[in-house]
Amino acid sequence: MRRRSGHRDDGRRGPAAVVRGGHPPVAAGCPIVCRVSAVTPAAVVDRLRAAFGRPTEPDTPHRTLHAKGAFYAGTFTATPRAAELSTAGHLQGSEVPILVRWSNGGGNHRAPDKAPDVRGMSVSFKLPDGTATDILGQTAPRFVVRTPEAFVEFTEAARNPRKLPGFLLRHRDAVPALLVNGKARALISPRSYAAVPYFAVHAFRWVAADGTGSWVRYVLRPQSSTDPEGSFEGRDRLREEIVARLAAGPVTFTLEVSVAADGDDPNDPMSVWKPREVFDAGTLTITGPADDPEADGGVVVFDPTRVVDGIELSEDPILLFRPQAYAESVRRRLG
Ligand code: HEM
Repeated sequence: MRRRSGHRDDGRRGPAAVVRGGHPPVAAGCPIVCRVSAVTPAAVVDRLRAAFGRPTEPDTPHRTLHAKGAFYAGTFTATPRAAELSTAGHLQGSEVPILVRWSNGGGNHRAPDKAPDVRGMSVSFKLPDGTATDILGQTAPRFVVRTPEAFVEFTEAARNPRKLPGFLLRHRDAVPALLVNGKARALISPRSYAAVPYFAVHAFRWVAADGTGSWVRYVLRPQSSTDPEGSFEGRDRLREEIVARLAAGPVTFTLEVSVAADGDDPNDPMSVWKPREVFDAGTLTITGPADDPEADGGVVVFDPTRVVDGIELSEDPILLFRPQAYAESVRRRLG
C-alpha cells in the first residue's frame, strides 16, 4: 500500500513548514504509530533527550536532535526530466523559493562544530499554490537501522561506548552500513556545510501526468562555490564559514535523483539499490542567511512526509514514524 500524503494521525496536511504562535499538533499515536513501531513517540523523544543529557521536560526551545543550526534562503529550479516523472508543483521548471536549515545532528545546541557528528540539510520548497514540501538530508550515505526502536538504541550506543558492543551484537547488519559511513567520513566535521552531500534516505514514488510511478531516492549534492577569505576555527565555525561563503556568492546544490530498478526495495531504509537511472532533477541556489523565522516564538518543522500531489510516501516504518517524533519534539520545544 502507498500513502499519498498528509497521513498524520493528527490530520494535519502541512501546507507550510512554519507554525507561528499557536500550538502545533501533538501526534498521539495509533493507528499509524502502533503499526510501525513498538515504542511511542514520547518514549523515543525522552530517550533521545536523555542520550544528550537533556531533561525530558522542556529546557530550551531547541530541537531534540539537530539542535544546532540556522536558516538560509534561496530558490530551486527543476530540470525537464523531473517534470517528466512527477506532476509536483515545484518540479515543473519554474523557480520556487526555498527555506534551508543546515545543522549538526546532535541534541546539544552548544556543541563545538569540530565535534564528530552527522550534519543535516533541510529544505522546504514553497509551491505557487501556497503549499510546501520538504526534503531532509544528512551526511551518512547509509542508514544503519530499519525501525524506530533500533534508531533510539543506535543513538544511545553512539553516545555511550559501553552500549555499542550490545547494539552491534543485536544489529549485526548495521556493521556494513557503519563501515560505508566511516569510509565516507560522514561524521568528520566538514570544511563547509557547502562541501558535503546530504542523503535523504527514504524512497518516494513520483507520479507522472499519465499516472505512471517511479520509486526515487534523493541526494543533495554540492556544486562548486566560491571559497571565502580567512580561516574558521571557532566553536561556531561552520555557521561563520557558510555566512562568509554566501557573502562571496551563491551556494548551489544539485537535487540528484536515483530511480529504483526492479527488485530495489522502497520500504527498507537500509536497502542498497542498483538504480536504473540517476539524474539531475534541479538546482538549489542558496543566496544568504534568512531572517530567523523562529526569532519571535515561531516554530519551523521540516517533515519528510510533507509531500504534495505527484509525490507519494513508501511504507518505510522509519519514514512513517518521523512526523510523530518531530511533533513530540516540537511540543517539548514549546513547553
Ligand atoms: C526513527 C528515526 C528518527 C527519529 C526518531 C528522528 C528524530 C528527530 C527529531 C526528534 C528531530 C527534531 C525535530 C524538531 O524538533 O523539529 C529530528 C530532526 C532532524 N532529523 Fe531526524 N529522526 C529520525 C530519522 C531521521 C532520518 C532517517 C534522517 C535522514 C535524513 C533525519 C534527519 C533529520 C534532520 C535533517 C533533522 C533536522 C530538521 C531541521 O532542520 O529542523 N532523521 N529528528
